[in-house]
Amino acid sequence: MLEQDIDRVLFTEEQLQARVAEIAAQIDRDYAGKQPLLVSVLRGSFVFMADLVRRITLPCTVDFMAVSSYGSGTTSSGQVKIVKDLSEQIEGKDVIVVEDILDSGNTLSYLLKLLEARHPASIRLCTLLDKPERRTKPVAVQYSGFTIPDEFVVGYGLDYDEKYRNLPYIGILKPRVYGGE
Ligand SMILES: O=P(O)(O)OC[C@H]1O[C@H](OP(=O)(O)OP(=O)(O)O)[C@H](O)[C@@H]1O
Ligand code: HPA
Ligand SMILES: [Mg+2]
Repeated sequence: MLEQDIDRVLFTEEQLQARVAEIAAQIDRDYAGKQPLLVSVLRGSFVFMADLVRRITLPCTVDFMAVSSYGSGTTSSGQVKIVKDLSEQIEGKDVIVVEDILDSGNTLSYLLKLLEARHPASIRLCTLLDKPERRTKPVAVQYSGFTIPDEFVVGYGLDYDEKYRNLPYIGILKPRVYGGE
């Protein structure tokens, strides 16, 4: 059972849904009269993205990009691999990059630079979780769900070694699972 590997629940399903609704309402207000393109950074953000778009009432479009930098560990390898690029051009569009977590900043500093070079009309970052204590690369974030302590979290899309993404809540993984104390 996945549950046995969880030390404690950080955010319940209800807390996540309530915060997602608040972020969607903020996006609705900020992009009134526009049609934002939401870019989900796979794989981690798929659950957040699916909940977020269903709470946004503006017309919006979606696209997906897959990147990977963690492999099977709990720290970033520093190498960001583009596994799948966007399907559409973003030039002149109002882009919102949707992420599950901003940790070292490696993935997003790389990705935002790459997307900015394609000349969108605007680009903003929406991350469900922010772990600022671990930041090594500065990243500006406009929409952030929760600030979390320096613990490895899983669930609601977030994995450890590709597992736990299907937990409906976000929990702290027991360190023994990844060979910690
Ligand atoms: O700020 P950073 O230290 O770069 O960490 C954040 C990134 O790491 C995770 O992705 P991962 O590489 O594990 O791929 P995944 O989404 O497929 O799990 C997460 O989904 C973010 O994209
Ligand atoms: O705490 C985390 N959990 C899962 N994936 C991650 N990628 C960066 N930080 C994390
Ligand atoms: Mg991962």
